[in-house]
Amino acid sequence: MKIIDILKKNKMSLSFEVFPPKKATSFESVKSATESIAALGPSFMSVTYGAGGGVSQYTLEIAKNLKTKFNVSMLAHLTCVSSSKETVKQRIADMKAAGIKNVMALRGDLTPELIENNREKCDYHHAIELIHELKASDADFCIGAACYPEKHPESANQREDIQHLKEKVDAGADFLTTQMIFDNNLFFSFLYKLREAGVTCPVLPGIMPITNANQVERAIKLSGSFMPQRFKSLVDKFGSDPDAMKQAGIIYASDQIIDLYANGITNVHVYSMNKPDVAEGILKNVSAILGKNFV
Ligand SMILES: NC(=O)C1=CN([C@@H]2O[C@H](COP(=O)(O)OP(=O)(O)OC[C@H]3O[C@@H](n4cnc5c(N)ncnc54)[C@H](O)[C@@H]3O)[C@@H](O)[C@H]2O)C=CC1
Ligand SMILES: Nc1nc(=O)c2c([nH]1)NC[C@@H]1CN(c3ccc(C(=O)N[C@@H](CCC(=O)O)C(=O)O)cc3)CN21
Repeated sequence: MKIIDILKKNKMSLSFEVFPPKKATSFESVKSATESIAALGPSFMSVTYGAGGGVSQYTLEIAKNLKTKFNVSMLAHLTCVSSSKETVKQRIADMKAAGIKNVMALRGDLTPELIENNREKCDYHHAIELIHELKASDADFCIGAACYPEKHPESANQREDIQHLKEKVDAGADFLTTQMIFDNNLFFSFLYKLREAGVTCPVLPGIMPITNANQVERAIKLSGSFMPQRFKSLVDKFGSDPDAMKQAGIIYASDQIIDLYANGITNVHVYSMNKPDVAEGILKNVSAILGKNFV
């Protein structure tokens, strides 16, 4: 099913993100973890294209497997900044052949090599070019794109960032997912600015459950997201006790999700990564809230 049709159902959705194995040796464990998440019955699942920069040959395999076994709608990520036009076109053809209906069109993180080298020669510079490529294919994909409530770290200011975002939506992005946020108020004011700028498509807040202290540094490096004192206190107090930190992280994320639903947001995306127990804990915490309205 197309994700845009799920989002427009006037029901509540909760979706989970997983990442493909980095090495062939971990394929089976990732497959099994992602299957356990799919078995929970989320509204849809996304599979990154080598989270944090690298490319992955396993994204499609994981997406295909979950779609076939659990009939869950799948969103496959695709990045373009480190690829040639030829590679991207091949990946698009592969996705079409695999029956993938939903693609998250991303520029991709800049690796140190990409930052150092002159990117003039690269085939792609921004996600919008990938959106054009997807639109030019004959596959009729539902297209997602990324957005940044605290502005993208490379943007000079939020106004410019939102302008580029509007261009992505005008080029064909059907919905947007935000960078991880730990303070919902940042999302609400961002959404207001998007609507003011004429961006009318669904915008899914991205919630990252932090369930161990090591994730904090990694999350800040990837996103630069603001971490409220209330959140930092949890990590300070419970970071060295794995069970306590996991419980605190699941509850903090659940609390954010409940606050979003309570304030009229109907679709929430969770960066659960490959942690079935975390996804399950969150779903349990909001089960009655989703109730019959869960799509
Ligand atoms: N859901 C997810 O998986 C998310 C992934 N990311 C990651 O963040 C990274 C950035 O990707 P995207 O947001 O897709 O990149 P993007 O190309 O849309 O934007 C990247 C930067 O370039 C600027 N920009 C965009 N179009 C421009 C143009 N035409 N001219 C000048 N500047 C322009 C933007 O304002 C922003 O500062 C990726 O690595 C992505 O994987 C970030 C958030 C969520
Ligand atoms: N800049 C950026 N790049 C991304 O790929 C990205 C975002 N932001 N924001 C939204 C989601 C969140 N993503 C994430 C979040 C955390 C890890 C991370 O902590 N990765 C660890 C491994 C985690 C594990 O094995 O459990 C790593 O070391 O790569 C990776 C991608 C992917 N997405």
